[in-house]
Amino acid sequence: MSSAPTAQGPLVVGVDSSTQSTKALVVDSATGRVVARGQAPHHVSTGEHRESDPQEWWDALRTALEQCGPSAREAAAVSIGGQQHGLVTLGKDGSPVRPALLWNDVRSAPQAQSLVERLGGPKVWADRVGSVPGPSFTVTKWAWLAENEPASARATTAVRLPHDYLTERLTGLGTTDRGDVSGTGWWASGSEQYDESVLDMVGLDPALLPRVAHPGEIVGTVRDGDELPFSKGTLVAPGTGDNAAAALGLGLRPGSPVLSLGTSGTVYAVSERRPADPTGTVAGFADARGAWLPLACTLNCTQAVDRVAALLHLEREAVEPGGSVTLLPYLDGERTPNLPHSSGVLHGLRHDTTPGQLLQAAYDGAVHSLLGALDVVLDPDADRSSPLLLIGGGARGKAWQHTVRRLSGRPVQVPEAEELVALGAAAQAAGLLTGEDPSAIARRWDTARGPVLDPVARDEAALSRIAGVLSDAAPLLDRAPHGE
Ligand SMILES: Nc1ncnc2c1ncn2[C@@H]1O[C@H](COP(=O)(O)OP(=O)(O)O)[C@@H](O)[C@H]1O
Ligand SMILES: O=C(CO)[C@@H](O)[C@H](O)COP(=O)(O)O
Repeated sequence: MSSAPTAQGPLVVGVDSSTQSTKALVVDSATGRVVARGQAPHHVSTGEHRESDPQEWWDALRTALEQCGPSAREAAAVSIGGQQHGLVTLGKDGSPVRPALLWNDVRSAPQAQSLVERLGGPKVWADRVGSVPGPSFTVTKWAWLAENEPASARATTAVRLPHDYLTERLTGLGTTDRGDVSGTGWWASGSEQYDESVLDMVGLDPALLPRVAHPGEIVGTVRDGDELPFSKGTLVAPGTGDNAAAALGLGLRPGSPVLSLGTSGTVYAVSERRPADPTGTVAGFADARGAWLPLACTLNCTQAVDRVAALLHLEREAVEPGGSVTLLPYLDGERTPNLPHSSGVLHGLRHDTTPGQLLQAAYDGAVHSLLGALDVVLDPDADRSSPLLLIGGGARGKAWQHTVRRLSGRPVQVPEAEELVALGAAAQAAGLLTGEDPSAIARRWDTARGPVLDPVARDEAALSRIAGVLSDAAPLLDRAPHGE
């Protein structure tokens, strides 16, 4: 527990409700100083499916705020950033009808394929919705639910994203924001409205969806009740998806690339142009301000590499250079490249391959996918030599840092601030008090400050070896392992 030393401005709270845990920061809105912090874990189901109980996110939020001590109750405003895409289905009494289907649950791959065809193909989706939906997108999860658990779909009276669910529990009002709703697949980025024909196609009544708040809007105040972790009357900001929140938290300017290493791996940049990639590699998300956030995401990042280290009984930093082994670490199926049924593939094992080389190959495989996607995420005129901003839990790891430098050939900047999603949410909350753009607030707070690691020569041999295995293994990667 910690209590707040004297702050120079009103306190605000920023929350990151991500896949593995909820983190809460109490921040001095004048300076960006983190006055108190808390963190509590969530359970994600293992095996074939990825589900979590939304009630556990709420409990984790309360625990994280309790860890912050009394300062959280002094906060003048709060904002929630949350993992994207998850399908939260609420019944008449406001509680979940079933556990939430998370962004990394690939069960809806057949529904994704069929929805893409039914609307007229990938280009129609990209032009209209901004993204070609894969199994991560909420619309495909709803289609899966309607087909496979019709009773749950019928019992659903409200559909929410994870951050909407938590925001609504604070205010009592169903709201979302343009950043997070752009990951549903039922919000048309061209018109910035819910797409009635997509909703009609999946049999979802628009009345079940939350109102899309404007950037900078006060969506409500914390309602009365002993159960609530803030004081009554605290202002509540729209919140947003975790990647859009991190973009706010970095005070990101257009063209500056971010590589985030968390449960998911993501690469993105802010852009003034609305993205529309018919290949589906780039999701055409909106950001939380009024611009765009082209982004590519992998399902296998820090957890996949940590799993390989555990299998080898190695510490995660125990990598060794050399050798010719390639590991495509697609333990959970993969989204980038779009191979939802795939599993991990190992090639090039020799008698003299060391465990440390195998571990390095897992890092290489994970980073290769992200860097390949970064090329298409960036606008064609973007500066390809500016520093990559490295964030997320993995950014602390030396092996991750070195792998990104070696395979990108770019300088890498590692912000000292660890919780950029929660800081972005805090900046959004602070914006409610001052009327400023949250990104400008984050720049004033200097949140991106951190060492810039010099570039090293790009390891072209490793990149082409991985690309070769990826292409040669195509038939294997297109299907689940035999026996599954
Ligand atoms: N010092 C570290 N070095 C490398 N990886 C780390 C380190 N600390 C945490 N991680 C990784 O960060 C991951 C959590 O990242 P985080 O961004 O907090 O995830 P999420 O937001 O998806 O819940 C863990 O899976 C762990 O593997
Ligand atoms: O699906 C995406 C982005 O499209 C993921 O980035 C999720 O938003 C989960 O984020 P983390 O928990 O890994 O931060």
